[in-house]
Amino acid sequence: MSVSAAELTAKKCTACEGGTPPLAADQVAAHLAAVPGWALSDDGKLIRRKYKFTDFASAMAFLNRVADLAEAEDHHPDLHLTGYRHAAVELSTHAIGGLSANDFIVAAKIDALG
Ligand SMILES: C[C@H](O)[C@H](O)[C@H]1CNC2=NC(N)=NC(=O)C2=N1
Repeated sequence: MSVSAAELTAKKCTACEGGTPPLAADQVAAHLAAVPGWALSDDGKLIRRKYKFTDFASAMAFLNRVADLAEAEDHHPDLHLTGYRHAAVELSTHAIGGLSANDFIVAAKIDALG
């Protein structure tokens, strides 16, 4: 199974119901390869990317763009301002307590924000 960033950015998040199983480890690995800036948490339940900006305003502007994207996709990351110009974005699918394709779609779209 191979997944590309272009495939992910072409998709739209779909509503995730509680009954949907999280992606299996091999599916997570295939999706992760398409978004190389992102790291899998130790428990395998979320992906995370850290960012450093030139200043506070740039960090906040980025987080607000991610917030707009999250609303458009109806899939919401945890957004952290981890210092005055540092941010972290964590993606997981709350409804299933793990990772779904939605997390990787949003990760790829964040990467495409530029
Ligand atoms: C109804 C709506 O689609 C759900 O509540 C969405 C909203 N955003 C979400 N975001 C994330 N990260 N996980 C979810 O399970 C989730 N559920």
